[in-house]
Amino acid sequence: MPMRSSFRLISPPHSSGSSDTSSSEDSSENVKNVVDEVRSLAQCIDIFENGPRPLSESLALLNDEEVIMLAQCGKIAAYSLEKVLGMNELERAVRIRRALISRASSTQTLEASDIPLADYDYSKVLGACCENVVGYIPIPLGIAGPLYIDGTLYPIPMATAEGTLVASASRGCKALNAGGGVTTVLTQDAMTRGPAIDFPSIVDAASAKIWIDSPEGYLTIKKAFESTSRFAKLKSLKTAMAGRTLYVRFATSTGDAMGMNMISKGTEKALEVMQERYPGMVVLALSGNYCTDKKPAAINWIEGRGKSVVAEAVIPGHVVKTVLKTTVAALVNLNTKKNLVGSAMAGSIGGFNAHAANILTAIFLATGQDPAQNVESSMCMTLMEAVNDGEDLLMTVSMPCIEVGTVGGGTVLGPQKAVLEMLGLKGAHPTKPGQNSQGLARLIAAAVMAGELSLLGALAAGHLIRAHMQHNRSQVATPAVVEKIPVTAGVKKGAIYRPHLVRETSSVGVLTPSSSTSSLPPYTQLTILYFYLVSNVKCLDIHVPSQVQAGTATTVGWETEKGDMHPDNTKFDLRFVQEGTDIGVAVSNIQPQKEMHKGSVEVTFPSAGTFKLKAVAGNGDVLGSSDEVTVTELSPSTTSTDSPSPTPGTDSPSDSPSADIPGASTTISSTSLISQTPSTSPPAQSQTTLKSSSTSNIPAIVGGAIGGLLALSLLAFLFIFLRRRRHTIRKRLTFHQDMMVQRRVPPPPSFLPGSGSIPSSRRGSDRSSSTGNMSGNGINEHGDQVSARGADDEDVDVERGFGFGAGMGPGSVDDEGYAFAQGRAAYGTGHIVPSPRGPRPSIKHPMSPQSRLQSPSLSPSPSQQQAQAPAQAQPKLPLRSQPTTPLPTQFAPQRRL
Ligand SMILES: CC(C)(COP(=O)([O-])OP(=O)([O-])OC[C@H]1O[C@@H](n2cnc3c(N)ncnc32)[C@H](O)[C@@H]1OP(=O)([O-])[O-])[C@@H](O)C(=O)NCCC(=O)NCCSC(=O)C[C@@](C)(O)CC(=O)[O-]
Ligand SMILES: NC(=O)C1=CN([C@@H]2O[C@H](COP(=O)(O)OP(=O)(O)OC[C@H]3O[C@@H](n4cnc5c(N)ncnc54)[C@H](OP(=O)(O)O)[C@@H]3O)[C@@H](O)[C@H]2O)C=CC1
Repeated sequence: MPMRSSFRLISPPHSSGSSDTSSSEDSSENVKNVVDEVRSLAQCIDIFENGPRPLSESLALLNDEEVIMLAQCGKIAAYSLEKVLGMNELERAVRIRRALISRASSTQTLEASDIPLADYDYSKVLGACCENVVGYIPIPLGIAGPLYIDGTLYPIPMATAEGTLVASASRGCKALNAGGGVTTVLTQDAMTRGPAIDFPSIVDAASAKIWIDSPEGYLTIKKAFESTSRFAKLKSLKTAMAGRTLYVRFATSTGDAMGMNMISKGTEKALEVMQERYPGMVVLALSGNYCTDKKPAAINWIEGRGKSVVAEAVIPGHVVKTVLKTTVAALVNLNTKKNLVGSAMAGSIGGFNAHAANILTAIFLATGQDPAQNVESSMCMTLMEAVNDGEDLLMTVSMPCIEVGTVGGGTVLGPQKAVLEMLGLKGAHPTKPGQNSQGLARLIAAAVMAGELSLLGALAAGHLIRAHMQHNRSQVATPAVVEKIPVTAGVKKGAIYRPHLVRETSSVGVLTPSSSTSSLPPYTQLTILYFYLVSNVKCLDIHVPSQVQAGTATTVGWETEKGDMHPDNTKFDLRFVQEGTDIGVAVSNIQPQKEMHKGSVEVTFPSAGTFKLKAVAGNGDVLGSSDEVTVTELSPSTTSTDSPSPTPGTDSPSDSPSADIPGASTTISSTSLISQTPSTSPPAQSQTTLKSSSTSNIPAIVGGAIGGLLALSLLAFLFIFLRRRRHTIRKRLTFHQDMMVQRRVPPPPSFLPGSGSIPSSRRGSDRSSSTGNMSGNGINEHGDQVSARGADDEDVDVERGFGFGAGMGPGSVDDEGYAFAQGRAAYGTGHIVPSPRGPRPSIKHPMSPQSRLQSPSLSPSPSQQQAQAPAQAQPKLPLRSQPTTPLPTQFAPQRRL
């Protein structure tokens, strides 16, 4: 009996392209009969196994749900659906596989998801680009540019999901075009593969190495290698031994293919031939990582892999200003500090650029390249120099490993092929194999240059984030993950929700050690704890009369202890605390007026018992609390009215405090400060916090004590330190004088205090002999302190001589420098004196580029001037750089890619 399907039935197969044979027409008829039904598994198996042959015809008799059923019970492997359904049913295979995978997954969302499935040429994918296909991922394709590359204008295709990238590259193109575009040279074209081969011994390995390195060995291997392809040409072999393992790096041109399959095929053949000569060798792996494919490696950076391209352009200074919103000098400086020094500091290999990978990967995706090869392909060094008297910018990018092809791999896919077609680089070059893929490599290098230029411009101008907020995040803000409030056992819907308890947990100040400082080192935590305790010292006193009756309005006084409270703390609530638990609002929103440090409010205690009143600010800080007060039962004469109950803090307007405690305060607004901000923290946690906060004066006392102790220790430490230091300095001065310093100029007998003043025009560099006219006190030639030492100890330096301390008068830097220079002149000028403390860098004041230029002391040295002279004499560089010497044809800049 056919069973009804609860699934949406998918139309039977035989979409376009199905065969016209009579058997398929019959099948079509059969399928029509079952279109709305899902037959039993037994029936389906029967059709599948005993039905018409071949399998594809049998399966054509089953609808999708039935095929799914067969696959689910293991009759068909999900990955082989294309094979069993036939080449005419590729989309059906993808659809069925998608359902299978979806239903087996925990989320079960794939089947009906947004991942597109229809309208795709799966025939190009099968056996070439992907397995177990369930659809395809569209990536937005943008076009940057166009850009003049070697004299031809190219659109730059970029598939990316990073907003700003295309805009950035476009801006770079605009700037580059203004200078005449980009010139490229291709310096090498060689894909590599490096197998690992074990030999019985290092002697055998060495023997094989010698053979491979010999002309005979090379030619034998080359012949074998090149027998496998019409296009792969072996260029070189590089060998290296690690113990008895030999690594051989095959480098080969690969025509218009990126070439990894090609070179692997050739390498395998070459190793077969080698094996005949060295029967003891064992090929461990065709790839021994000496290639190196899809991993960062210095060998690629140094030797190159795939296409090695260098690109150059000159950008006029005014274009740098108008298009890039920065200056040539700023770009050159940033490029050095970021792309060269910064990357060196980071220990980079080939990462001497800003974002070559961004541009390269986007073009890789758009043109069907192997995206994983962006690792080494993105290696790039960006260089910038100011030319034409600093007016214009000369820029180069050097990319030694661009691994691209225009045949094979993902270039066979329709959309990617169309992009290559747009560039005029599709497929195999008709006459010069390799010229298309090389053209693509040149285009990538030039586009990378555009990206580099624009990003560096944006960074130099401080525009990066602005740009990304505009182009990269202009959609609605990404929703934050909504935290679910855990349901605590025993807390039921409608039960009293006490946000004030929760608030206690969440509102603890930012310096709370437990919440925000846990990752800090212990000493920092201690310091923070101290300040936390001190800053939370009770700042509000609450006075409650000793005789209090429940249900009766009692006047409670409050008074600030520290004068003005912090503005955030000025408004506060009074809350009831019983046995350490906050049980609700007594009076809310007490707002001291300006200059008002005390006041009183009416509080009605809800019941007999022991209470405290606690003052809590709007931000949750506990400002102070009263002493414990014992509330007695209301005398019978006054118990006629219901005694009020404390207000549990709540969001609900109906639960407002004043509603619950009428008369608690006549002048205060009714909404509790604390209840205004509910928190998501579980109520259970708040109890502990509350307990600790209710004893807020204890931390204050502890804090005060710790603080006092710390301060005392600090003073003692300072005192000992200063004494020791003074002692050491005296010793060191003596040591220098006696042992190390040769005197050039006889020292003055002593520095006399107060004998004159330092002329402000004298600079530290002036090391002439005069030492007499210093004001202030000093140290005599023996290092003895003549009077009070002037300069602070930090500035005492042996090498600076012994007349220090004199420049104290106005405290200016110049004066101090002058004074030190005097000392040098007197005792040791011209001698390098090793300090027992080790070298001490002199303190230089940073100068702006402008002031450097203006400063006569920073003018170029004669040798520098000499070095600069020819550069200045150079004629202006043309905006579009031209090679000055004819290049070998292989390297020649391309006019047309
Ligand atoms: C975004 C810009 C271009 C604005 O820059 P701007 O100067 O404000 O733009 P503008 O409006 O003056 O236009 C200048 C030109 O830019 C182009 N342009 C301008 N807008 C568009 C657009 N919507 N679509 C296409 N092209 C656009 C266009 O060519 C235009 O000229 P026009 O055609 O008007 O004569 C600039 O701020 C910029 O380039 N910022 C840099 C952004 C960038 O490069 N991001 C890369 C990703 S960052 C990253 O991932 C890597 C990183 C940063 O971590 C690496 C590192 O460590 O350095
Ligand atoms: N095998 C591996 O280790 C690795 C493979 N890959 C993958 O390899 C694939 C790319 O391999 P690749 O070798 O580039 O491409 P293919 O495997 O597609 O090989 C290129 C084919 O195109 C033919 N061809 C026709 N015209 C030309 C021409 N003008 N220039 C070059 N070849 C031409 C070649 O002929 P002929 O047969 O005469 O050579 C060859 O058959 C990608 O999918 C990539 O992801 C990536 C990394 C590693």
